[in-house]
Amino acid sequence: MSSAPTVPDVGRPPGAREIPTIRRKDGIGGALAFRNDQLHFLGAGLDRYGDIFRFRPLGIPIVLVNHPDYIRHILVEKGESYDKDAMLFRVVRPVLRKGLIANADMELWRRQRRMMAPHFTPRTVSHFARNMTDETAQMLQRWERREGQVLDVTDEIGQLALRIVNRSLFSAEVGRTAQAFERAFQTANAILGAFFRFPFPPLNFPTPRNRKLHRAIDDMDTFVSDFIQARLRADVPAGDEADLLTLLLHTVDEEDGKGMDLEQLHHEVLNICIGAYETTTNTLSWAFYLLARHPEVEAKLHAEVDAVLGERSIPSFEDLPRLTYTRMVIDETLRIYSPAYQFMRRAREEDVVDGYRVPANTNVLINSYFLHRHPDFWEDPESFVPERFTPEAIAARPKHVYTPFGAGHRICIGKHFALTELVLVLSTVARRYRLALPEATPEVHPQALITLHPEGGIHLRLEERR
Ligand code: HEM
Repeated sequence: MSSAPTVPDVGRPPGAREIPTIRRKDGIGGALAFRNDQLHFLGAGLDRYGDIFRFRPLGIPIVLVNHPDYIRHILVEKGESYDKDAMLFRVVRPVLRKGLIANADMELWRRQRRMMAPHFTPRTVSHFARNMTDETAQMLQRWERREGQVLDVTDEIGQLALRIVNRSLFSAEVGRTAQAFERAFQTANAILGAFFRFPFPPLNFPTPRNRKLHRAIDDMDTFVSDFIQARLRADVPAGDEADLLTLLLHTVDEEDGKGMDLEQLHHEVLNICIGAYETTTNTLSWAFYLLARHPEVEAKLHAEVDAVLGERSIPSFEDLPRLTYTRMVIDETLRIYSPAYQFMRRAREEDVVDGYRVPANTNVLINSYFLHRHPDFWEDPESFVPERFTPEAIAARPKHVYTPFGAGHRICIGKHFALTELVLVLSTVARRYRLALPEATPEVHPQALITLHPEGGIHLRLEERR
Protein backbone atom coordinates (compact mmCIF):
# COMPACT_ATOMS: atom_id res chain seq x y z
CA MET A 1 0.00 0.00 0.00
CA SER A 2 1.51 3.34 -0.90
CA SER A 3 1.23 6.13 1.62
CA ALA A 4 0.28 9.80 1.64
CA PRO A 5 2.73 12.63 2.33
CA THR A 6 4.02 12.18 5.88
CA VAL A 7 2.88 15.66 6.95
CA PRO A 8 -0.39 16.31 5.10
CA ASP A 9 -1.21 19.93 4.51
CA VAL A 10 -4.75 19.72 5.84
CA GLY A 11 -6.98 22.75 5.26
CA ARG A 12 -4.82 24.37 2.58
CA PRO A 13 -6.77 27.07 0.72
CA PRO A 14 -8.32 26.23 -2.64
CA GLY A 15 -6.24 26.10 -5.73
CA ALA A 16 -6.50 22.53 -5.12
CA ARG A 17 -5.62 19.19 -6.70
CA GLU A 18 -8.31 16.79 -7.88
CA ILE A 19 -8.75 13.59 -5.90
CA PRO A 20 -7.52 10.61 -7.95
CA THR A 21 -10.37 8.48 -9.28
CA ILE A 22 -10.35 4.74 -9.90
CA ARG A 23 -10.45 4.22 -13.67
CA ARG A 24 -11.24 1.27 -15.84
CA LYS A 25 -7.60 0.96 -16.95
CA ASP A 26 -6.47 0.48 -13.28
CA GLY A 27 -7.80 -3.07 -13.41
CA ILE A 28 -9.52 -2.58 -10.04
CA GLY A 29 -12.99 -2.75 -11.54
CA GLY A 30 -16.13 -0.72 -10.97
CA ALA A 31 -19.51 -1.14 -9.27
CA LEU A 32 -19.48 -4.92 -9.71
CA ALA A 33 -16.02 -5.31 -8.18
CA PHE A 34 -17.15 -3.17 -5.21
CA ARG A 35 -20.28 -5.28 -4.86
CA ASN A 36 -18.47 -8.61 -5.04
CA ASP A 37 -15.66 -7.91 -2.57
CA GLN A 38 -15.74 -4.51 -0.96
CA LEU A 39 -12.57 -4.98 1.14
CA HIS A 40 -10.55 -6.25 -1.80
CA PHE A 41 -11.77 -3.38 -3.99
CA LEU A 42 -10.90 -0.69 -1.43
CA GLY A 43 -7.55 -2.34 -0.60
CA ALA A 44 -6.64 -2.32 -4.31
CA GLY A 45 -7.60 1.37 -4.49
CA LEU A 46 -5.33 2.19 -1.55
CA ASP A 47 -2.48 0.22 -3.14
CA ARG A 48 -2.89 2.14 -6.37
CA TYR A 49 -3.51 5.68 -5.09
CA GLY A 50 -2.47 5.98 -1.46
CA ASP A 51 -4.55 7.54 1.28
CA ILE A 52 -7.30 9.30 -0.67
CA PHE A 53 -9.18 8.26 -3.80
CA ARG A 54 -12.60 8.46 -5.37
CA PHE A 55 -14.82 5.78 -6.85
CA ARG A 56 -18.36 5.89 -8.20
CA PRO A 57 -20.49 2.79 -7.65
CA LEU A 58 -23.58 3.31 -9.84
CA GLY A 59 -22.48 6.92 -10.35
CA ILE A 60 -22.54 7.82 -6.62
CA PRO A 61 -19.31 9.69 -5.75
CA ILE A 62 -17.54 8.23 -2.72
CA VAL A 63 -14.11 9.33 -1.46
CA LEU A 64 -12.15 6.99 0.81
CA VAL A 65 -9.82 8.78 3.24
CA ASN A 66 -7.22 6.75 5.10
CA HIS A 67 -4.85 8.99 7.02
CA PRO A 68 -5.17 10.10 10.69
CA ASP A 69 -4.75 13.77 9.72
CA TYR A 70 -7.62 13.51 7.25
CA ILE A 71 -9.79 11.77 9.84
CA ARG A 72 -9.03 14.45 12.47
CA HIS A 73 -9.84 17.18 9.96
CA ILE A 74 -13.17 15.65 8.89
CA LEU A 75 -14.50 14.29 12.19
CA VAL A 76 -13.05 16.76 14.69
CA GLU A 77 -11.72 20.07 13.34
CA LYS A 78 -14.42 20.51 10.68
CA GLY A 79 -16.96 18.15 12.23
CA GLU A 80 -19.78 20.69 11.75
CA SER A 81 -19.10 20.85 8.00
CA TYR A 82 -19.66 17.12 7.53
CA ASP A 83 -23.01 15.53 8.39
CA LYS A 84 -24.64 12.11 8.27
CA ASP A 85 -26.74 12.80 5.19
CA ALA A 86 -24.34 10.36 3.53
CA MET A 87 -25.10 7.33 1.40
CA LEU A 88 -24.24 4.70 4.05
CA PHE A 89 -26.56 6.29 6.60
CA ARG A 90 -29.30 6.74 4.02
CA VAL A 91 -29.06 2.98 3.48
CA VAL A 92 -29.49 2.13 7.17
CA ARG A 93 -32.03 4.84 7.98
CA PRO A 94 -35.11 2.68 7.21
CA VAL A 95 -34.06 0.67 10.27
CA LEU A 96 -32.50 3.29 12.54
CA ARG A 97 -34.73 6.22 11.55
CA LYS A 98 -34.44 9.32 13.77
CA GLY A 99 -32.30 7.69 16.49
CA LEU A 100 -28.81 9.03 17.21
CA ILE A 101 -26.79 6.70 14.97
CA ALA A 102 -27.95 7.80 11.51
CA ASN A 103 -29.68 11.08 12.33
CA ALA A 104 -28.74 13.73 9.76
CA ASP A 105 -30.74 16.56 11.33
CA MET A 106 -27.99 18.32 13.29
CA GLU A 107 -30.37 20.27 15.50
CA LEU A 108 -32.48 17.27 16.52
CA TRP A 109 -29.34 15.16 16.96
CA ARG A 110 -27.75 17.79 19.22
CA ARG A 111 -30.83 17.95 21.44
CA GLN A 112 -31.08 14.17 21.69
CA ARG A 113 -27.38 13.74 22.42
CA ARG A 114 -27.52 16.46 25.10
CA MET A 115 -30.37 14.62 26.83
CA MET A 116 -28.88 11.16 26.52
CA ALA A 117 -25.18 11.75 27.19
CA PRO A 118 -25.50 11.97 31.02
CA HIS A 119 -26.81 8.38 31.05
CA PHE A 120 -23.71 6.99 29.35
CA THR A 121 -20.88 8.42 31.47
CA PRO A 122 -18.42 6.02 33.18
CA ARG A 123 -20.15 6.73 36.50
CA THR A 124 -23.62 5.88 35.17
CA VAL A 125 -22.29 2.84 33.38
CA SER A 126 -20.85 1.57 36.67
CA HIS A 127 -24.47 0.92 37.79
CA PHE A 128 -24.82 -1.58 34.95
CA ALA A 129 -21.62 -3.51 35.70
CA ARG A 130 -23.47 -5.99 37.92
CA ASN A 131 -25.85 -6.82 35.05
CA MET A 132 -22.82 -7.65 32.95
CA THR A 133 -21.14 -9.96 35.44
CA ASP A 134 -24.39 -11.58 36.69
CA GLU A 135 -25.44 -12.47 33.15
CA THR A 136 -21.94 -13.79 32.36
CA ALA A 137 -21.95 -15.92 35.53
CA GLN A 138 -25.30 -17.39 34.46
CA MET A 139 -23.90 -18.17 31.03
CA LEU A 140 -20.97 -19.98 32.64
CA GLN A 141 -23.42 -22.02 34.71
CA ARG A 142 -25.20 -23.05 31.54
CA TRP A 143 -21.79 -24.01 30.10
CA GLU A 144 -21.03 -26.38 33.01
CA ARG A 145 -22.78 -29.26 31.29
CA ARG A 146 -21.04 -28.56 28.00
CA GLU A 147 -17.36 -28.99 28.83
CA GLY A 148 -15.44 -30.51 25.92
CA GLN A 149 -18.13 -29.49 23.44
CA VAL A 150 -17.58 -27.12 20.53
CA LEU A 151 -19.65 -23.99 21.18
CA ASP A 152 -21.08 -21.59 18.64
CA VAL A 153 -19.34 -18.74 20.44
CA THR A 154 -20.89 -15.99 18.30
CA ASP A 155 -24.37 -17.25 19.13
CA GLU A 156 -23.60 -17.72 22.86
CA ILE A 157 -22.08 -14.25 23.18
CA GLY A 158 -24.86 -12.74 21.03
CA GLN A 159 -27.45 -13.99 23.50
CA LEU A 160 -25.34 -12.73 26.40
CA ALA A 161 -24.94 -9.26 24.86
CA LEU A 162 -28.69 -8.97 24.32
CA ARG A 163 -29.43 -10.13 27.85
CA ILE A 164 -27.01 -7.50 29.19
CA VAL A 165 -28.46 -4.65 27.15
CA ASN A 166 -32.01 -5.71 27.99
CA ARG A 167 -31.38 -5.84 31.70
CA SER A 168 -29.66 -2.46 31.57
CA LEU A 169 -32.33 -0.90 29.38
CA PHE A 170 -35.49 -2.60 30.54
CA SER A 171 -34.59 -4.48 33.75
CA ALA A 172 -36.00 -7.41 31.83
CA GLU A 173 -35.08 -11.01 31.35
CA VAL A 174 -35.20 -11.83 27.68
CA GLY A 175 -36.48 -15.13 26.53
CA ARG A 176 -37.45 -16.23 23.08
CA THR A 177 -38.14 -12.68 21.91
CA ALA A 178 -34.38 -12.09 22.00
CA GLN A 179 -33.84 -14.77 19.40
CA ALA A 180 -36.44 -13.15 17.15
CA PHE A 181 -34.59 -9.84 17.55
CA GLU A 182 -31.23 -11.46 16.75
CA ARG A 183 -32.60 -13.14 13.63
CA ALA A 184 -34.24 -9.93 12.46
CA PHE A 185 -31.05 -7.97 13.03
CA GLN A 186 -28.93 -10.48 11.09
CA THR A 187 -31.40 -10.36 8.19
CA ALA A 188 -31.32 -6.56 8.06
CA ASN A 189 -27.50 -6.49 8.43
CA ALA A 190 -27.04 -8.83 5.46
CA ILE A 191 -29.63 -7.15 3.21
CA LEU A 192 -28.47 -3.60 3.93
CA GLY A 193 -24.78 -4.61 3.70
CA ALA A 194 -25.44 -5.89 0.16
CA PHE A 195 -27.61 -2.87 -0.67
CA PHE A 196 -24.83 -0.49 0.39
CA ARG A 197 -22.48 -2.21 -2.05
CA PHE A 198 -25.07 -2.19 -4.85
CA PRO A 199 -28.01 0.11 -4.12
CA PHE A 200 -30.55 -1.32 -6.52
CA PRO A 201 -33.50 -1.90 -6.71
CA PRO A 202 -34.62 0.77 -4.20
CA LEU A 203 -35.76 -0.50 -0.81
CA ASN A 204 -39.37 0.64 -1.35
CA PHE A 205 -39.86 -1.61 -4.42
CA PRO A 206 -42.00 -4.64 -3.46
CA THR A 207 -39.30 -7.27 -4.16
CA PRO A 208 -39.00 -10.45 -2.02
CA ARG A 209 -35.76 -9.04 -0.56
CA ASN A 210 -37.42 -5.80 0.46
CA ARG A 211 -40.45 -7.57 1.93
CA LYS A 212 -38.04 -9.67 4.02
CA LEU A 213 -36.27 -6.51 5.19
CA HIS A 214 -39.52 -4.86 6.21
CA ARG A 215 -40.63 -7.97 8.14
CA ALA A 216 -37.28 -7.85 9.98
CA ILE A 217 -37.81 -4.16 10.83
CA ASP A 218 -41.34 -4.98 12.09
CA ASP A 219 -39.92 -7.73 14.32
CA MET A 220 -37.32 -5.38 15.85
CA ASP A 221 -40.01 -2.72 16.36
CA THR A 222 -42.28 -5.19 18.14
CA PHE A 223 -39.43 -6.22 20.44
CA VAL A 224 -38.82 -2.59 21.46
CA SER A 225 -42.43 -1.40 21.65
CA ASP A 226 -43.52 -4.33 23.87
CA PHE A 227 -41.02 -3.20 26.49
CA ILE A 228 -41.91 0.48 26.17
CA GLN A 229 -45.65 -0.17 26.39
CA ALA A 230 -45.21 -2.36 29.48
CA ARG A 231 -43.12 0.33 31.13
CA LEU A 232 -45.66 3.04 30.38
CA ARG A 233 -48.39 0.90 31.98
CA ALA A 234 -46.20 0.34 35.06
CA ASP A 235 -45.40 4.07 35.51
CA VAL A 236 -42.01 3.63 37.26
CA PRO A 237 -40.45 6.75 38.90
CA ALA A 238 -36.83 7.70 38.08
CA GLY A 239 -34.79 6.73 41.14
CA ASP A 240 -31.16 5.77 41.68
CA GLU A 241 -31.75 2.19 40.62
CA ALA A 242 -33.57 3.15 37.43
CA ASP A 243 -32.81 1.39 34.18
CA LEU A 244 -32.01 3.30 30.99
CA LEU A 245 -35.58 3.23 29.70
CA THR A 246 -36.91 4.90 32.83
CA LEU A 247 -34.07 7.43 32.72
CA LEU A 248 -34.82 8.25 29.09
CA LEU A 249 -38.58 8.48 29.78
CA HIS A 250 -37.97 11.08 32.47
CA THR A 251 -35.15 13.01 30.79
CA VAL A 252 -35.83 16.62 29.81
CA ASP A 253 -33.73 18.95 27.72
CA GLU A 254 -31.97 21.66 29.73
CA GLU A 255 -32.80 24.26 27.08
CA ASP A 256 -36.58 23.85 26.74
CA GLY A 257 -37.47 21.68 29.76
CA LYS A 258 -39.25 19.16 27.51
CA GLY A 259 -38.57 15.46 27.04
CA MET A 260 -38.62 13.35 23.88
CA ASP A 261 -41.86 12.11 22.31
CA LEU A 262 -42.72 8.39 22.26
CA GLU A 263 -41.75 7.91 18.62
CA GLN A 264 -38.32 9.41 19.25
CA LEU A 265 -37.93 7.30 22.40
CA HIS A 266 -38.75 4.18 20.36
CA HIS A 267 -36.07 5.07 17.80
CA GLU A 268 -33.46 5.77 20.46
CA VAL A 269 -34.14 2.51 22.29
CA LEU A 270 -33.90 0.58 19.03
CA ASN A 271 -30.64 2.39 18.19
CA ILE A 272 -29.20 1.43 21.58
CA CYS A 273 -30.24 -2.23 21.14
CA ILE A 274 -28.69 -2.32 17.68
CA GLY A 275 -25.61 -0.29 18.63
CA ALA A 276 -24.94 -2.43 21.66
CA TYR A 277 -25.71 -5.92 20.43
CA GLU A 278 -23.70 -6.96 17.40
CA THR A 279 -20.65 -4.77 17.98
CA THR A 280 -19.92 -6.26 21.40
CA THR A 281 -20.85 -9.77 20.21
CA ASN A 282 -18.39 -9.61 17.34
CA THR A 283 -15.61 -8.09 19.44
CA LEU A 284 -15.82 -10.83 22.08
CA SER A 285 -16.16 -13.59 19.46
CA TRP A 286 -13.05 -12.36 17.66
CA ALA A 287 -11.21 -11.91 20.98
CA PHE A 288 -11.79 -15.57 21.92
CA TYR A 289 -10.75 -16.64 18.41
CA LEU A 290 -7.54 -14.59 18.54
CA LEU A 291 -6.72 -15.87 22.05
CA ALA A 292 -7.23 -19.47 20.91
CA ARG A 293 -4.73 -18.86 18.11
CA HIS A 294 -2.20 -17.11 20.38
CA PRO A 295 -1.52 -19.17 23.51
CA GLU A 296 1.26 -16.81 24.64
CA VAL A 297 -1.24 -13.91 24.82
CA GLU A 298 -3.82 -16.13 26.47
CA ALA A 299 -1.29 -17.14 29.18
CA LYS A 300 -0.60 -13.47 30.00
CA LEU A 301 -4.32 -12.77 30.16
CA HIS A 302 -4.88 -15.69 32.54
CA ALA A 303 -1.98 -14.57 34.74
CA GLU A 304 -3.44 -11.06 35.05
CA VAL A 305 -7.00 -12.21 35.71
CA ASP A 306 -5.82 -14.71 38.37
CA ALA A 307 -3.62 -12.10 40.07
CA VAL A 308 -6.32 -9.40 40.14
CA LEU A 309 -9.19 -11.66 41.23
CA GLY A 310 -7.27 -13.84 43.72
CA GLU A 311 -9.82 -16.22 45.28
CA ARG A 312 -12.79 -14.58 43.54
CA SER A 313 -14.37 -15.93 40.38
CA ILE A 314 -16.21 -12.75 39.33
CA PRO A 315 -14.63 -9.33 38.75
CA SER A 316 -16.32 -6.06 39.68
CA PHE A 317 -16.34 -2.55 38.22
CA GLU A 318 -13.68 -1.57 40.77
CA ASP A 319 -11.26 -4.16 39.31
CA LEU A 320 -11.22 -2.48 35.89
CA PRO A 321 -8.23 -0.17 36.49
CA ARG A 322 -6.09 -3.22 37.31
CA LEU A 323 -7.26 -5.36 34.39
CA THR A 324 -4.88 -3.50 32.09
CA TYR A 325 -3.71 -6.41 29.94
CA THR A 326 -7.31 -7.59 29.50
CA ARG A 327 -8.14 -4.11 28.21
CA MET A 328 -5.14 -4.25 25.85
CA VAL A 329 -6.44 -7.56 24.45
CA ILE A 330 -9.79 -5.87 23.79
CA ASP A 331 -8.16 -2.79 22.23
CA GLU A 332 -6.07 -4.96 19.90
CA THR A 333 -9.12 -7.05 18.93
CA LEU A 334 -10.98 -3.82 18.11
CA ARG A 335 -8.02 -2.81 15.94
CA ILE A 336 -7.88 -5.99 13.88
CA TYR A 337 -11.60 -6.66 13.61
CA SER A 338 -13.24 -3.29 14.19
CA PRO A 339 -16.95 -4.22 14.23
CA ALA A 340 -18.28 -0.80 13.13
CA TYR A 341 -15.53 -0.81 10.54
CA GLN A 342 -16.87 1.89 8.25
CA PHE A 343 -18.76 5.09 8.58
CA MET A 344 -19.47 8.01 6.33
CA ARG A 345 -19.98 11.73 6.20
CA ARG A 346 -21.38 14.06 3.58
CA ALA A 347 -19.45 17.26 2.89
CA ARG A 348 -22.05 20.00 3.45
CA GLU A 349 -19.91 22.49 1.55
CA GLU A 350 -16.78 22.39 -0.58
CA ASP A 351 -13.68 21.69 1.48
CA VAL A 352 -9.97 21.12 0.95
CA VAL A 353 -8.24 18.16 2.58
CA ASP A 354 -4.46 18.04 2.22
CA GLY A 355 -4.72 20.19 -0.90
CA TYR A 356 -7.39 17.94 -2.44
CA ARG A 357 -10.69 19.56 -3.41
CA VAL A 358 -13.66 17.80 -1.80
CA PRO A 359 -16.79 19.06 -3.60
CA ALA A 360 -20.00 19.73 -1.64
CA ASN A 361 -22.19 16.61 -1.26
CA THR A 362 -19.26 14.18 -1.56
CA ASN A 363 -19.73 10.99 0.46
CA VAL A 364 -16.57 10.60 2.54
CA LEU A 365 -15.90 7.02 3.63
CA ILE A 366 -13.77 6.22 6.68
CA ASN A 367 -12.82 2.58 6.93
CA SER A 368 -11.18 1.51 10.19
CA TYR A 369 -10.32 -1.90 8.75
CA PHE A 370 -7.71 -0.20 6.55
CA LEU A 371 -6.84 2.68 8.89
CA HIS A 372 -6.01 0.13 11.60
CA ARG A 373 -3.64 -1.60 9.17
CA HIS A 374 -1.97 1.52 7.78
CA PRO A 375 1.66 0.46 7.31
CA ASP A 376 3.06 3.90 8.26
CA PHE A 377 1.58 3.58 11.75
CA TRP A 378 1.19 -0.12 12.53
CA GLU A 379 4.13 -2.50 12.31
CA ASP A 380 3.24 -5.94 11.02
CA PRO A 381 -0.46 -4.97 11.17
CA GLU A 382 -1.91 -8.47 10.72
CA SER A 383 -0.22 -9.73 13.92
CA PHE A 384 -2.16 -9.86 17.20
CA VAL A 385 0.02 -7.84 19.62
CA PRO A 386 -1.85 -6.36 22.62
CA GLU A 387 1.36 -4.53 23.64
CA ARG A 388 0.53 -1.99 20.91
CA PHE A 389 -1.81 -0.55 23.54
CA THR A 390 0.56 0.19 26.42
CA PRO A 391 0.20 3.87 27.45
CA GLU A 392 3.63 4.62 25.90
CA ALA A 393 2.76 2.98 22.58
CA ILE A 394 -0.58 4.83 22.43
CA ALA A 395 1.13 8.16 23.14
CA ALA A 396 3.65 7.55 20.34
CA ARG A 397 0.94 7.26 17.66
CA PRO A 398 -1.42 9.85 16.19
CA LYS A 399 -4.71 9.53 18.03
CA HIS A 400 -6.90 9.34 14.94
CA VAL A 401 -5.23 6.30 13.43
CA TYR A 402 -7.37 4.21 15.80
CA THR A 403 -11.12 4.81 15.49
CA PRO A 404 -13.10 1.76 16.66
CA PHE A 405 -15.64 4.12 18.27
CA GLY A 406 -15.33 6.96 15.74
CA ALA A 407 -14.16 10.43 16.81
CA GLY A 408 -15.40 13.99 17.34
CA HIS A 409 -18.93 14.97 18.31
CA ARG A 410 -20.53 11.80 16.84
CA ILE A 411 -18.21 9.45 18.77
CA CYS A 412 -20.01 6.34 20.04
CA ILE A 413 -22.19 7.29 23.02
CA GLY A 414 -21.93 3.67 24.26
CA LYS A 415 -18.11 3.56 24.33
CA HIS A 416 -17.82 3.32 28.15
CA PHE A 417 -20.69 0.86 28.33
CA ALA A 418 -19.01 -1.29 25.66
CA LEU A 419 -15.50 -1.22 27.15
CA THR A 420 -16.84 -2.01 30.62
CA GLU A 421 -18.83 -4.94 29.26
CA LEU A 422 -16.01 -6.25 27.06
CA VAL A 423 -13.41 -6.28 29.84
CA LEU A 424 -15.79 -7.69 32.47
CA VAL A 425 -17.11 -10.49 30.25
CA LEU A 426 -13.66 -11.45 28.95
CA SER A 427 -12.11 -11.57 32.42
CA THR A 428 -15.05 -13.49 33.92
CA VAL A 429 -14.86 -16.17 31.22
CA ALA A 430 -11.04 -16.30 31.28
CA ARG A 431 -10.99 -16.87 35.05
CA ARG A 432 -12.67 -20.22 34.59
CA TYR A 433 -12.54 -21.41 30.99
CA ARG A 434 -10.45 -21.34 27.88
CA LEU A 435 -11.95 -21.61 24.45
CA ALA A 436 -9.70 -23.73 22.24
CA LEU A 437 -9.48 -24.16 18.48
CA PRO A 438 -10.95 -27.51 17.44
CA GLU A 439 -8.64 -29.65 15.27
CA ALA A 440 -8.31 -28.48 11.67
CA THR A 441 -10.26 -25.26 12.15
CA PRO A 442 -10.03 -23.24 8.94
CA GLU A 443 -9.18 -19.57 9.25
CA VAL A 444 -12.28 -17.44 9.90
CA HIS A 445 -12.59 -14.48 7.55
CA PRO A 446 -14.29 -11.18 8.24
CA GLN A 447 -17.47 -10.60 6.26
CA ALA A 448 -18.05 -6.96 5.36
CA LEU A 449 -21.77 -6.41 6.04
CA ILE A 450 -22.92 -3.14 7.62
CA THR A 451 -20.80 -4.46 10.52
CA LEU A 452 -17.72 -6.69 10.23
CA HIS A 453 -19.06 -10.14 10.97
CA PRO A 454 -17.04 -13.38 11.40
CA GLU A 455 -18.09 -15.38 8.34
CA GLY A 456 -19.80 -18.59 9.43
CA GLY A 457 -19.43 -17.58 13.12
CA ILE A 458 -16.71 -18.56 15.60
CA HIS A 459 -16.76 -22.15 16.91
CA LEU A 460 -14.45 -23.09 19.79
CA ARG A 461 -14.10 -25.99 22.23
CA LEU A 462 -14.92 -25.29 25.88
CA GLU A 463 -12.19 -26.36 28.31
CA GLU A 464 -12.21 -25.76 32.05
CA ARG A 465 -8.89 -24.26 33.23
CA ARG A 466 -7.18 -26.54 35.73
C1 HEM B 1 -17.56 -2.69 20.65
C2 HEM B 1 -18.66 -1.99 20.77
C3 HEM B 1 -19.02 -0.79 19.94
C4 HEM B 1 -18.40 -0.27 18.83
C5 HEM B 1 -17.14 -0.77 18.14
C6 HEM B 1 -19.16 0.90 18.43
C7 HEM B 1 -18.81 1.73 17.37
C8 HEM B 1 -19.45 2.91 17.07
C9 HEM B 1 -19.00 3.87 16.09
C10 HEM B 1 -17.77 3.73 15.21
C11 HEM B 1 -19.87 4.91 16.11
C12 HEM B 1 -19.75 6.21 15.34
C13 HEM B 1 -20.21 6.12 13.91
C14 HEM B 1 -19.99 7.43 13.16
O1 HEM B 1 -19.24 8.31 13.58
O2 HEM B 1 -20.58 7.57 12.10
C15 HEM B 1 -20.91 4.60 17.08
C16 HEM B 1 -22.00 5.40 17.36
C17 HEM B 1 -23.00 5.04 18.24
N1 HEM B 1 -23.03 3.95 19.07
FE1 HEM B 1 -21.58 2.55 19.24
N2 HEM B 1 -20.22 1.05 19.27
C18 HEM B 1 -20.17 0.05 20.21
C19 HEM B 1 -21.04 -0.15 21.27
C20 HEM B 1 -22.15 0.61 21.53
C21 HEM B 1 -23.03 0.43 22.65
C22 HEM B 1 -22.79 -0.57 23.78
C23 HEM B 1 -24.04 1.33 22.51
C24 HEM B 1 -25.21 1.60 23.41
C25 HEM B 1 -25.27 1.23 24.68
C26 HEM B 1 -23.78 2.07 21.29
C27 HEM B 1 -24.59 3.07 20.77
C28 HEM B 1 -24.20 3.96 19.78
C29 HEM B 1 -24.98 5.13 19.40
C30 HEM B 1 -26.36 5.50 19.94
C31 HEM B 1 -24.22 5.81 18.43
C32 HEM B 1 -24.58 7.13 17.74
C33 HEM B 1 -23.95 8.27 18.51
C34 HEM B 1 -24.24 9.65 17.93
O3 HEM B 1 -24.16 9.85 16.73
O4 HEM B 1 -24.51 10.54 18.75
N3 HEM B 1 -22.62 1.61 20.73
N4 HEM B 1 -20.63 3.38 17.65
